[in-house]
Order: sequence, then structure tokens, then C-alpha cells
Amino acid sequence: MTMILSTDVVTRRFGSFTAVDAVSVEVGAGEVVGLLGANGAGKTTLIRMMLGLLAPSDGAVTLFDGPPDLPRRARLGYVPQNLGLYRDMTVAENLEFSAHAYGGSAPALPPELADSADTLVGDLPLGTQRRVAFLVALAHTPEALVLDEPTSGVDALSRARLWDTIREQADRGAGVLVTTHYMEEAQQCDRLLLMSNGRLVAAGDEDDIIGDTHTIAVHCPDWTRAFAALNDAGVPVILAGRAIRVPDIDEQKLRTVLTSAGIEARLDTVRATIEERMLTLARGSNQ
Ligand SMILES: Nc1ncnc2c1ncn2[C@@H]1O[C@H](COP(=O)(O)OP(=O)(O)OP(=O)(O)O)[C@@H](O)[C@H]1O
Repeated sequence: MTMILSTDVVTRRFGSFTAVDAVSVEVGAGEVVGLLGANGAGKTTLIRMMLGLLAPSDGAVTLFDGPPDLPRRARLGYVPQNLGLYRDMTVAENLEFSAHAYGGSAPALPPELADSADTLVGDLPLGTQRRVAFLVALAHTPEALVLDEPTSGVDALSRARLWDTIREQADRGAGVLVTTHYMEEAQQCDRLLLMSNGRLVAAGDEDDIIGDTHTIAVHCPDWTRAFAALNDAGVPVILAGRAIRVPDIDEQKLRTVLTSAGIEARLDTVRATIEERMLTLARGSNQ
């Protein structure tokens, strides 16, 4: 696989704070790589270094075959978290402006955006703005695509459409790096990278990342009392609907906490979800 984007032990400090700590990652042609992590984990800082928008404090970044300079950056499409559109220009003007910057011609608007050509971007709903940002990023048929939370705040249908577009881009050979907070989107990636507190704490597909991490599902009629008892005892308990789940814990320890609170419960050991594995990894990286 041709490497498109990579970092080699890259670190970024802001004063005495280390936002990205010795991270090495790679994105190859034709793959969709998901970058996951809680707010503040360092995802955007890593992306900005990969794109040459922020200088690393240490380590190196390679885009295509060299440093992420302007000519190499022109071969890439980027949708930042804030979309990077001119809100006080119309959709058509935004497309023309960016086509001009890349030396091409503006793409035709797809039917669902045709009516919005003369609307100011700032007046459009967020989902439509995101489609425009995608169009701008894809207009020059980039060899790599970097998307920072491309679907946040859009409805499920628009999200599915944007994911179709992401997959089409990878299928035609682009390397895609995408950050997301949605686990169902993480499952659509070919590979995942997990960051916590600036560090890369896991990489691989969902199975690699979950490994043999288990969760205990706690079943009892009075789930509110069980939840409160576990929470009060400092057990890292998760409430999924009304289901109580405790990832990565010794069953005996859990049983003891419940029994001493006078709660009878059935405990089932099940495989952890990716979200639960992320929580346990984040706990580990805090220690
Ligand atoms: N220019 C800056 N100066 C100081 N601190 C910064 C700067 N940019 C980012 N940080 C800090 O670095 C940490 C990582 O931020 P970053 O935006 O990379 O996280 P993130 O994983 O992208 O989070 P989110 O999911 O909220 O976008 C945060 O604690 C943030 O406050």
C-alpha cells in the first residue's frame, strides 16, 4: 500500500502542556482510518501538524513523499471542524473561490444543492453546509482526504450520505483520515487509531482494539439503586439506557460492592464495546 500521510514520533507542546506526545501513525492509499479520542485528546492538533498548518515541537511529518508544504497540501482535501467556508459568500461563490485557489474550475452542484447555489453559506442548515464543504474539498480530486468530525451535528440520513461519499473516495484510491465521536462511524473505518491525553493508546481494527477486554452487565430490578451504589463506591459504571455495565473489572470486587449495599444482582460477563475499551484505555493513560 502506498503511504500517503505519516507521522514519526511527532510531539507538540503548548508551553509546558503536551497536546500530542510522540505519536507515529500512517494512512495508506485507499483506506479509511478513523482517529478516535475524547475531547482534548489531541486529534485536531495531530491533524494540523500532518497538514503542515502547525509545526511539530519534535518528530517529523510526511505527506506523500516529503514535508507537508504548500504544493503537497494542494493534492489533499481537508474539511476542518469549522468547515472552512466563507459564510458571507454564496455556495456558488465558495466553490468558484476554492476552484480558483486550486487552479481548476468549480464543480457542478449536485441536484440536492442546486437550489442553494445563490444562498449565503451562513444561512444554510449545518447538514447542507457540510455537503458544500465536502464538495469544496473534493473538487480537485484529492489523493488524500482529512476530515475533522465531518458529520457532527447532522441528521442520520445526511450522515449516511456523507459516509457513502467517504467510502467512494477511498474506493477510487484516496487515503482518508477521519475523526469522529460516533461509534457506529468508527465501525465503518478500515482501521482505527485511538488517542488519549495526547498519546496513541491503541491501533488496529475493532477486534484488535477490544482484544479480550470484558464488561460485566449488572441485572437487577432496582437499577437506579445499583447504579448509585456502584457510583458512590467509585466503580467506573456506565449506564446504557437502563442497562448497567462495568468494563474491565474483577467480578468478585463488583459483587462485594453490591452485596455490602444490600443489592442482589445477576452478573453477566460480556465482551466490551469499543466505547468501553476507549474508556478503560483513557483511564490507563491518566495514571
Ligand atoms: N493553540 C493552543 N494553545 C494551547 N493549548 C492548545 C492549543 N491548541 C490545542 N490546545 C490544547 O491541546 C489539547 C488537545 O486539543 P485538540 O483540539 O487537539 O483535541 P481534540 O482531540 O481535537 O479535541 P476535540 O474532539 O474537542 O476537537 C487540548 O487540551 C487543547 O486545549
